[in-house]
Amino acid sequence: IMRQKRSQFKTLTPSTTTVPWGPRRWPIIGNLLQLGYRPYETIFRWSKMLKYGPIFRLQLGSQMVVVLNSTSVIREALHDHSEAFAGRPYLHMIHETLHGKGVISAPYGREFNEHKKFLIKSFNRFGRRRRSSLENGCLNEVRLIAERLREKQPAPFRIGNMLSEIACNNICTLTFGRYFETMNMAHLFEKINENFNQTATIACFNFLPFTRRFKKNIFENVKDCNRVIQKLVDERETNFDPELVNSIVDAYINDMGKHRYFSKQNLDSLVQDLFVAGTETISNTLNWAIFYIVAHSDVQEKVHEEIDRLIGKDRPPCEKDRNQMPYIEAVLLESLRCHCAGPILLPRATTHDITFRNYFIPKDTFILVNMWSAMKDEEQWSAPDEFRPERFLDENNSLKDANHPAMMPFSVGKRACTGEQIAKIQLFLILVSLFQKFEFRFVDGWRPKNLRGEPGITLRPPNCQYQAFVR
Ligand code: HEM
Repeated sequence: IMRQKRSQFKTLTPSTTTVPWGPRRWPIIGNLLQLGYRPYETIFRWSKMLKYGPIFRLQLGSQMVVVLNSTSVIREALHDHSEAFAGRPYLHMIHETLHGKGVISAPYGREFNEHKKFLIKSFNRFGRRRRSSLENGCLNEVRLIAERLREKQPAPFRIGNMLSEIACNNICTLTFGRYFETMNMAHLFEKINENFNQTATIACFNFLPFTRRFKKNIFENVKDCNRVIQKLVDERETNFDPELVNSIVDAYINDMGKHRYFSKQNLDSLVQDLFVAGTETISNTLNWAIFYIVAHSDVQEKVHEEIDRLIGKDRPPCEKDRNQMPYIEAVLLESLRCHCAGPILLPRATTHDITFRNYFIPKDTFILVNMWSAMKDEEQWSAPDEFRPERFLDENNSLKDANHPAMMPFSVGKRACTGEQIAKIQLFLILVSLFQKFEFRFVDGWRPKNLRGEPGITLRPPNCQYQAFVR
């Protein structure tokens, strides 16, 4: 089976590209160990060295990869040569979970395009209309969490699980039209999301097959999630009513006969895609945003001021408010810039031979895009390591630079994030609802030592405790 999967996603023999090598590689492991806990920072540092520059080759176990750094290189590749860099290579972790079907893991081509178009259409239909199921569901979710916080206040709490719960239930609503009180979906997907954090993209077990035996539990978790998803999709199929199409799964089943590549296998992977792409990204971005806001009391004051001025303390926020609230937008943009959910993107592959910046890169080359290098680029941002929402505001406090060329947290080109718009709606509604009702503080005056987060597997902020005070 593995050989079959691999032949679908060919890998390249190192000698065929002219891209120069990066640092010296070790036998068997190649450069894997040199990448350390923060591979995006290590690769970025290498890219700043004259002897390597922004494009170089690394050896990760048996896999040769080309890494792309810097705003202009990344834009040129992903935007100007969008199609050439729109493939996905074989990556063990991703294919064990998503099977090369649906959208995220699918090779670039007609089958992929048909599904990506379907997703965009469905997000517009179920996620972006006024009073959409997403907006209602999201507000309801935050209301429940706010009630819990109010009852407990001022007892210390950790926010990560709450945010995961909200994000997961939002995806459930979008995907199945409802969420499942009796099933702790957030907990289930928390386990699977651990595989999809950015370091896992370049984790040893992807490139050194003999290390997989030590990671058996990861693949057991993946199988558990696959089983739950399949069961829910099957139930939906059995109870399908063409008069009541109120979710992405319903819409897919309804369109099944109309599209060439629609199939049960694609549907299962597509649903898995939504949970993988749309839960951890949202909860993690919010986790960072809340952490940064609480760490900067002046920012929290301005957030409160804008909410009070435009919405007041009682009316629930709605999507329309976004245009009127540049400070909140700036806080969210700055959180995404400081800690983008995917500093090293899901791997790409070239779909045909290309000469890029005078280097020959053949079809099926494994490409790693280091988005961190654009977000932290000193040539693009002043004091890039500091959290400064003001950089996205002009002298009249209107939003500026939301489309700054180095600002690509959702990536660009043919493989850019499908959920960007619904993600922004959720981030806005959840953040505003929480800060409308509460002032948050670190427990007992605790202060973070730095704002880089914990080194480790995930790119999460410190798992610190907060207290919430009703406003
Ligand atoms: C803060 C939230 C989010 C961020 C920062 C984010 C970012 C990203 C990034 C960087 C990629 C990789 C694109 C590439 O390979 O170039 C991606 C892909 C994707 N995202 Fe998101 N995402 C977010 C939320 C969501 C949500 C809520 C959904 C939908 C439920 C979603 C659906 C997808 C899908 C389907 C892909 C695969 C696109 C493809 O392969 O063509 N994302 N996202």
